[in-house]
Amino acid sequence: MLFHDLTRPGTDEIKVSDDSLLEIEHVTMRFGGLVAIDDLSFTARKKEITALIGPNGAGKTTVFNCITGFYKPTVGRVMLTHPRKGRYYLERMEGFKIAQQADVARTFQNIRLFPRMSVLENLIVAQHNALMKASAFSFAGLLFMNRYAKAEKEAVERAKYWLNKVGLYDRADWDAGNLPYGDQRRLEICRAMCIQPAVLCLDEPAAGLNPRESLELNELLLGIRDHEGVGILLIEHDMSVVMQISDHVVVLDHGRKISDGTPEFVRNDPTVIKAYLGESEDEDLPQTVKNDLARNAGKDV
Ligand SMILES: Nc1ncnc2c1ncn2[C@@H]1O[C@H](COP(=O)(O)OP(=O)(O)OP(=O)(O)O)[C@@H](O)[C@H]1O
Repeated sequence: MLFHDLTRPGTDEIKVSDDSLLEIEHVTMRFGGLVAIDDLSFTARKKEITALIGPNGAGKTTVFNCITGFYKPTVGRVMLTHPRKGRYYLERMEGFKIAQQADVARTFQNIRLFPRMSVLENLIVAQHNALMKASAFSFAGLLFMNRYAKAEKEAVERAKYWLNKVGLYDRADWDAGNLPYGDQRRLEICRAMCIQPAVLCLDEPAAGLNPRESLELNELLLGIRDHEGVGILLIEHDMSVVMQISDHVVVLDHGRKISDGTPEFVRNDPTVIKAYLGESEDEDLPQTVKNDLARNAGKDV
């Protein structure tokens, strides 16, 4: 496969496997004296769900912020091999271009819908880049006036497609803020999918969901992987989600990678168990407490 650097010409060609989607290479992020990420490297592959897990403060959101342009890594490289467009060096791009040109989509820990806009409007607004390009506010749009009508029709069709997928079609005209919490979470994922992303980065999508909503989330994410062919990078504390749907799990602790492999490998890795349970996998803890802790770490007991 041929790659070209779309952000800076003349960069040396680097060997990357064909199925690589995101390559995090020796990334370090410092905030003054605090090292939030410490020499982190891992690969997220195309058409896979990669989960980034770790105890609170491990550096997971900081990794997302480095990928999506909210932070520039102090050291290291973040490469995206876009399935349709070629390679991007994200750490060199202006933040807004990472979404606009490299098609990196993201959701946040807290819901960030426009609550007073309708469900459908939230999905149309997400597609404003494509609509602006086709509008009379762009040169190309002026030359081809019918382009806007076509782009608008496509945006509405795409929105309807996703609303149908998650069973929100009949509530398209509701204010987004009036949807139940679990539906709002899924609407956020639909909104991210409406930009036809190269990679979908989800920060704790299962937070606050009940078990039924978690199952629906699992189905939605597996569908995005299997039917849309979009790679997902997922931060998640809910191990029932992580262990059931991930192809690949990367574990962070204090900014360092401590494990990397299949869910099966990671859940049995003693280093991971120690990071979650602490040094003393205590003899003196009651068995029920040990079981609860192990279950939270995604380990069968
Ligand atoms: N902008 C910032 N300035 C200073 N320190 C920061 C900043 N952002 C993150 N940190 C610190 O970096 C460390 C990692 O934080 P981060 O939010 O990435 O962890 P996390 O694994 O996502 O945690 P959680 O699971 O609780 O969301 C923490 O010590 C945090 O306080």
